[in-house]
Amino acid sequence: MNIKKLAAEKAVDWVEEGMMVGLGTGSTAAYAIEKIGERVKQGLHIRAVATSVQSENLAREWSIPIIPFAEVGEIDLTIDGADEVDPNLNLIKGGGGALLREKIVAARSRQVMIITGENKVVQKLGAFPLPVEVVTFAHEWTIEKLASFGCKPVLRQTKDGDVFKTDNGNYTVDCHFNVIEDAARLHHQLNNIPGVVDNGLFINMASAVVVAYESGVIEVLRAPARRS
Ligand SMILES: O=C[C@H](O)[C@H](O)[C@H](O)COP(=O)(O)O
Repeated sequence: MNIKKLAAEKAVDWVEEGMMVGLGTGSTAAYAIEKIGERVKQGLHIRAVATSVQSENLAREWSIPIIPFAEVGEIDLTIDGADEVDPNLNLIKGGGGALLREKIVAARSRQVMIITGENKVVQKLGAFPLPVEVVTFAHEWTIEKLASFGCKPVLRQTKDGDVFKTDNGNYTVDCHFNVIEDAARLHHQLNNIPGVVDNGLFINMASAVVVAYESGVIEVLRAPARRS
């Protein structure tokens, strides 16, 4: 059972004619982009904004009209993946290196639909290393400050052993916490470190999470009415 594809294709049911759609990043979001692309080929008219160069390229392959963020206005619906989801629908994102653009697009969206398999739903966030985007200048010092919050920080590298750079030209530090007791507090603390651009905690941003199970069942978890 391809649970990523199952969740992604279900979420695309929420895409309607004329919408401005935010396109997430990662392997799960790619299934959603492809499904949206199929619907566009069948005559659906939407416009979209992408959260990464990778997703923008995929969307263009499917002839999905891509609008620069500056011209977007409000986004009706964003569909994106996640690395972990907790019972309050708080998230860890950024495993694919796109957390900053993803967070900006989510913040501009009326509805943020997260798509995931059951394996990413956890009681407490933190088993997945928390990605933190940092500026390259003085990153060694920023990494020391990150470590002072009780994690093991690892500067992300590419498969070839080069330092990984985000679409924004920054570095990513993967912070191994094992467990995060107070995600909202940690989010603010990390973002207060000079040199940190943003971190992968998405607090109160998801409107709903589509969870697909190996059994084929799909569950839609809804956030309390903080976004509508
Ligand atoms: O930066 C990447 C994103 O936050 C992804 O949505 C997240 O890492 C999940 O990726 P995937 O769907 O490939 O597991």
